[in-house]
Amino acid sequence: MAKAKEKVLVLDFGGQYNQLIARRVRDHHVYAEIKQYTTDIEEIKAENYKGIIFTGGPNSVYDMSSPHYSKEILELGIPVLGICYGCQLITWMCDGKVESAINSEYGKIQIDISKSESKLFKDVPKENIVWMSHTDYVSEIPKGFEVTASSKDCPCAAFENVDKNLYAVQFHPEVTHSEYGNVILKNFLYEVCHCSGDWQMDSFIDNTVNALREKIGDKKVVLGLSGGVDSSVAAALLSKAVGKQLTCVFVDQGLMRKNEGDFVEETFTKLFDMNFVRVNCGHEFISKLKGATDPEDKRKIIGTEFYKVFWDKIREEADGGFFAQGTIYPDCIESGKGNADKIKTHHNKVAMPEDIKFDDVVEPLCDLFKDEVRVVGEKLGIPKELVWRQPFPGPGLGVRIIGEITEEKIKILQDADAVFRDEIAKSGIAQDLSQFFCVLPDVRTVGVMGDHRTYDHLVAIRAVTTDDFMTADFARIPYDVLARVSNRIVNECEHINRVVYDITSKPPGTIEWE
Ligand SMILES: Nc1ncnc2c1ncn2[C@@H]1O[C@H](COP(=O)(O)OP(=O)(O)OP(=O)(O)O)[C@@H](O)[C@H]1O
Ligand SMILES: O=c1[nH]c(=O)c2[nH+]cn([C@@H]3O[C@H](COP(=O)(O)O)[C@@H](O)[C@H]3O)c2[nH]1
Ligand SMILES: NC(=O)CC[C@H](N)C(=O)O
Ligand SMILES: [Mg+2]
Repeated sequence: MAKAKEKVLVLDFGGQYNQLIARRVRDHHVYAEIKQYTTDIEEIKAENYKGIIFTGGPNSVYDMSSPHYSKEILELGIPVLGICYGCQLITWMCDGKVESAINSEYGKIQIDISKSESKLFKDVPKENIVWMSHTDYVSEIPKGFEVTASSKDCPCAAFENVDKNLYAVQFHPEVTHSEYGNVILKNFLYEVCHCSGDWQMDSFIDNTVNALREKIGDKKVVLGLSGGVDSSVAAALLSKAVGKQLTCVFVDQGLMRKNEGDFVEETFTKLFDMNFVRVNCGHEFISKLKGATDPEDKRKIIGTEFYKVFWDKIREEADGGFFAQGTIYPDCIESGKGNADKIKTHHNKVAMPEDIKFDDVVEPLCDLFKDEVRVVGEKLGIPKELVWRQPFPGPGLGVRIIGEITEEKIKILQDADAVFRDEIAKSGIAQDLSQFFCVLPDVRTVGVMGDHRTYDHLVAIRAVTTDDFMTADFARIPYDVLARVSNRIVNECEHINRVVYDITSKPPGTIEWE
């Protein structure tokens, strides 16, 4: 990445979207770096930041044990933008009032801008939709501040103290579901902080390939390759860097979608000139999962088994060399990084078993978001069908079968999911959906088929739209497509007599059910 003269600090109070804030700032050609709220004020003073952004966070500012910061930071003359928890924190630091609200606001909310001449709201319509995720709210703004926007349940959705260059928004401008979020961030950077935009994304590919070459040297490297977007892009980068020193290991853990294993094997042996190994270990995974029902337990078992397979392969193929994964930024943050709450442990972030010690794990995509990874993939010349595949989680159907996993349930879910995917492909709306799949909740319901009573499984269908998978909305699939999916699933798939559609956004839901 090119060196920038001006930069903005994202001060991390444990929010889920901190890297996303930094990334959105980078999109506006201003370099952003993230530091923990425990960073010393002297370190901040020394850096000459053009602006500071306080992130969201899971805590309540009025709890004394919550992350706070010295009020001095607001007096440095550097513009500050507080987002969500950060907005509440500015209030708390300046003696305003923050309380727990009766009505939480989650998801899309309309705000009304009361001060259209606010620098933050340049080119933003008076009424617009933002994304909220909070229970606490600012009931009284601090002295010297002025309310600039409100929503139905949030009287102080935005406020500012122009003289002191302090700005606060209860909503999240960094997520794409805030319609004018990008404009608001841009306004903060250019209208308030007076940035000039001197940061350009340098050639990520060249820098990464060089860094990989240097790190790996003449050793060998084993990459976990799932056939998904991230590991395919990681494979292409690694192959460019170290060629045949790379071996790609595809683990068929028995929890794949219907025919997925064969698709991956065929694609990677025919399309690419890489060392490719397929390990079929479905029975081992399923027997280890026997009796496990808790989502985190299941994730940990699957993650641990993955490590064991890779460890064996490292010893066989790479003899003490490197282990690589296609981990991207959201995998880290949702597994509980820094001060952020753990939402779910992604399989590739499970603690390694004690007897397994990879020297060093190579994760060339760990700072990127999915849409950035796709751009890199396209630049590397990976075929569009691979680059634009929907993501598929490492634990596979294991996190889509609620409760205990059995071979029978896997088969039921694979069949229903195959029908759903087929209908979506036929209806021509696949490119409008970011991810879509079936879930098998541990629920049976009564039905009537051919005048007989049935008591069988319920299948849920889930389809979302999102750019970054950190937030998502449920997809508005046309009713006639839903009708065909439902009809075909109950008719063609054994042991399913009911289909429901999940209409939850993220937050408050997550995309997967476990
Ligand atoms: N079945 C698998 N075999 C080998 N490695 C895997 C498998 N599933 C996941 N991994 C490893 O775990 C990493 C994270 O999985 P994840 O599903 O997030 O990424 P992906 O499969 O590469 O891409 P996508 O998100 O598009 O599915 C992968 O990049 C890969 O290194
Ligand atoms: O490789 C993975 N290992 C995992 O353990 C995992 N859990 C969730 N996901 C995928 O991450 C995205 C966000 O999912 P959630 O909203 O359910 O957290 C979605 O795209 C999910 O499919 C995973 N991917
Ligand atoms: N997303 C956030 O920053 C939430 C802040 C605070 N915990 C609330 O619920 O209001
Ligand atoms: Mg995957």
